[in-house]
Amino acid sequence: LAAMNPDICRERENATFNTETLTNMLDGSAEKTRRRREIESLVINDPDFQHDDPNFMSRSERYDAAVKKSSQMIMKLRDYGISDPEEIYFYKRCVHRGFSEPLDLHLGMFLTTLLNQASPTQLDTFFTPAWNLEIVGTYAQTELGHGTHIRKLETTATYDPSTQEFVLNCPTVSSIKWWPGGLGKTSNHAIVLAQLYTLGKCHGLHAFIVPIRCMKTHQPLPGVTVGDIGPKFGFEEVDNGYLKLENVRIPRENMLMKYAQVEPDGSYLKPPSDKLTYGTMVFIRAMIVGESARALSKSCTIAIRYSAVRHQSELRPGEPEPQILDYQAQQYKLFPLLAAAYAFTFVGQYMSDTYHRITGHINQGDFSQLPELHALAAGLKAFTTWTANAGIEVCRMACGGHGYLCCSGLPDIYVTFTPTCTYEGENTVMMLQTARFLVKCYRQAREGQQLSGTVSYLNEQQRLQPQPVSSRPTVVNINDLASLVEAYKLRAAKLVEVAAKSLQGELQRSISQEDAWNNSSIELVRASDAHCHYVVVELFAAKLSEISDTAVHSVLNTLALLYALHGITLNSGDFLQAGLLSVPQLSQITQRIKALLVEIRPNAVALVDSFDYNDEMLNSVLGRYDGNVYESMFEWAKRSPLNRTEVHESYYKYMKPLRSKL
Ligand SMILES: CCCCCCCC/C=C\CCCC(=O)SCCNC(=O)CCNC(=O)[C@H](O)C(C)(C)COP(=O)(O)OP(=O)(O)OC[C@H]1O[C@@H](n2cnc3c(N)ncnc32)[C@H](O)[C@@H]1OP(=O)(O)O
Ligand SMILES: Cc1cc2nc3c(=O)[nH]c(=O)nc-3n(C[C@H](O)[C@H](O)[C@H](O)COP(=O)(O)OP(=O)(O)OC[C@H]3O[C@@H](n4cnc5c(N)ncnc54)[C@H](O)[C@@H]3O)c2cc1C
Repeated sequence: LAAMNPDICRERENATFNTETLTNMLDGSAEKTRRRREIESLVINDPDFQHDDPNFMSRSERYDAAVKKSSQMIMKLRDYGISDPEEIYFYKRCVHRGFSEPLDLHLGMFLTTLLNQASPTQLDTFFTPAWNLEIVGTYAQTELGHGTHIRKLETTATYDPSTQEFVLNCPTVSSIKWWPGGLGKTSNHAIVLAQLYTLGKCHGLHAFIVPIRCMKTHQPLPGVTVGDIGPKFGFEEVDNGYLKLENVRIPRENMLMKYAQVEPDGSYLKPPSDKLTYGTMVFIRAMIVGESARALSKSCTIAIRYSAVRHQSELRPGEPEPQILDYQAQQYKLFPLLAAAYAFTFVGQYMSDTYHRITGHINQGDFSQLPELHALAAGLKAFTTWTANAGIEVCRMACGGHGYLCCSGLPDIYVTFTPTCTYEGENTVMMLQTARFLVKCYRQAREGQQLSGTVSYLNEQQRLQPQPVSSRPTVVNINDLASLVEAYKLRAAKLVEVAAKSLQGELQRSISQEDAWNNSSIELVRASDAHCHYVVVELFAAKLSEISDTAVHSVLNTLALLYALHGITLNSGDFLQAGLLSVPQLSQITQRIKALLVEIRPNAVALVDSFDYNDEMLNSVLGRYDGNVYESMFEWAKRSPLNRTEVHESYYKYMKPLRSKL
C-alpha cells in the first residue's frame, strides 16, 4: 500500500473541525452515516460489483454490464432485505457508480406513477409484478415533435365501449415517442401519456399502462415498433428509446384511474385537478435538486483534493512550487462552488421534505399547496442544475490538462449531469413556470391577500420598497448573514415587481396576454432566478441555527457568507439598481470575499472529505482520498485498450505498407 500523500495529510491535520461530525450532520445522524456506509460496503466488497472502467468498453458492452449489475442488484436487495427507498437509493448509486442505468425510469418514474396515480384495484394488479420486475416499465411522454408543450402531444388513446378497450395510436412521425429511458431494449411495459378520446370528445393527456413486449419472449408486441435512439452525449448505459403505436389495444383497466376515470360505457369522470397527471414530474424535479448537490460536491471533492497535491509555478522566487490550492485565483474558482454544494445539499433535503409533506396533504384531498410545490420544484430544479452544470466544468478546468482525462471522473460527471438542465422540464421553461406563480402571487398580494410559504415576502411590498442608498443610514451589513438574506429578499421582491410591471406595460400597449408574456420573458426568468437565489440563501442561513457543534457552525457560517457575498458580486447590477448596495460596498464585498477565501483555505480538504465519497464511488484518480494521483494515472493509462499490444495492428495494416510504397 502506497503511503498517503504528505500534502493531503497535512491538510487534514490543519482542519479546525471534526469531519465526522459534519458528515453525521449531512446524513442526518451518526446512526444514518453508519448505515449508509454499511450499505455502500456491501457493494464495494461484493466481487459481483467489481468495477470495469466503462471508458474502455463499447456502448453495447456498457449497456450489457449495466443490465447485469441491475439484475444482480435486485436479487441482492431482496437477499439483504433492503426495502427502504433511501437505502435502495444508497445501494443503487454505489452499484452504478453515479452513472444512469436502464432501470432508472422503472424505479424512479414507472413505480412512482403507479403509486401516485393508480386506483387501489390497479395497484393490486400492477404493483407487485412491477416491484418484482416481471413488469419492467418506463415513462413515455416526450415525442419527436414535443417535449415541453405536452398539451400538444399527438399520441391518442381512443376508448372503444364495444370491447371496453383503449386503442392507442401514434398517427404522425412527430408523435413517435422519443427519449424515454429504458424504452429501447429493457422495458416490457410503458406508461404512455396520450390524449384521451371517449364518446367523440378529447379530454386531454392521461396516463396508460401499455404492454410493449411479450412477457415470455421479450419480442415487440403486434402494432408496437420500439428501439434505441442511438448514441448520445452521455447516458451510454441507458437505452433511451423510440416507440410507435399502431392500433394497440389495451383493457379499460389500464388507464391510471386514481383521479380521472372512464366508465365501461365511455363516460368520463374529471379529476379534481388536471395537473395531477403531472405529479411524477414534480417528484423527479424535487429529487433533482439533491442530485445537483451530489454532482457539484463530487466535482469539488475531485478538484480540491487534486489542488492540494498538485504543485505548479512559483509564488515567490526561489521557493518551492506551491500547492495550486494556495493561488487566490484557484480558491476563487473552487470555494464558492464548495459553498454552493453545501447550500444545495440543504436545499435538496428541504425540497425532498417539502415534496413529501405536500404530497401527504394531496393524498388527503387537499390540493391547495400544489401550485407552490410545482413552482418551487420547477424553479429550484432549474436554479441548482444550471449552477451545478457550470460548476462541474469549472472544476474540470481547475484541474488543468488532467481534468480532461476520463480517469479524472469529471467528464463522466458532466455528461451524466448536464441533461438535468433539459429533462424533466427544460430549465428556461421551468423558470417561466415559477415566474407565472410569482406574478400571480404578486398580484394577489397587491389586492390585499395574505400569502404564506416562500412567497410571503411579497406581502410586505410596501415595506420592502427599496429606498435610495443615500437615504438609508445603513444598507446591508455585509458581515451579517441575516442582513444578506434580507438583501436577497429585497432583490427578489424588486425583480418580481419589475417583471410584473413589464407585463403590465406590455398589456397597456394593447397586445395580447401571450405576447406580453413573451415580451417580458427576460424579466420573468430573472425574477424566478432571484426568488430561487433568495430561497437558497435563506435555507442555508436557517440550517446554521440547527448546528450545535461550534467548530462546524463556524466553518459553515463562513461558507454561507461566501455563498451569499459571491452571489451578490455575480448579480451586482441588480443590487445596485435596486438601491440595496452602494458602489463602495461592492469593493468591500470583494475584500471580504478574499478574507473568506483565506479563512476557508485550511478547511477546504476537510470540507470535501465531509461529503464522505469513498474512492470507489468517486471513481477519480485526481480525487483519490490518499492523494497518490500520478501513480494511479500511470496505472490507468497502461490499461487503455490501445496499449494491449506494443505495436498496434494499424501499423501492419496501413503504415508499414505505406512506407514500402513511398
Ligand atoms: C430518486 C429517484 C431518482 C430517479 C432518477 C431518474 C432519472 C432518470 C433520468 C431521466 C428522466 C427524465 C424523464 C423525463 O424527462 S420525463 C418528461 C418530462 N417532461 C417535462 O417535464 C415536460 C415539461 N412541460 C410541462 O411540464 C408542462 O407542459 C408545462 C411547461 C409546465 C406547461 O404545462 P401546460 O401547458 O399544461 O400548462 P400551462 O402552462 O397552460 O399552465 C396551466 C397551469 O398548470 C400549472 N402547472 C403546470 N404544470 C404543473 C404541475 N406539474 N403541477 C402543478 N401545476 C402545474 C401551471 O403553472 C398553470 O397554473 P396557472 O394557475 O398559472 O394557470
Ligand atoms: C437524457 C434524456 C433523458 C430523457 N428521458 C426522458 C424520459 O424518460 N421520458 C420522457 O418522456 N422524456 C425524456 N426526455 C425528454 C425531455 O423530457 C425533453 O427533452 C425535455 O422536456 C425538453 O423538451 P424538448 O426536448 O421538447 O425541448 P424544447 O421545448 O424543444 O426546447 C428547445 C428550446 O426551446 C425553448 N422553449 C421551448 N418552449 C418555450 C417556452 N414556452 N418559452 C420559452 N422558451 C421555450 C427552450 O427553453 C429551449 O431553449 C429525456 C431527455 C434527455 C436529454
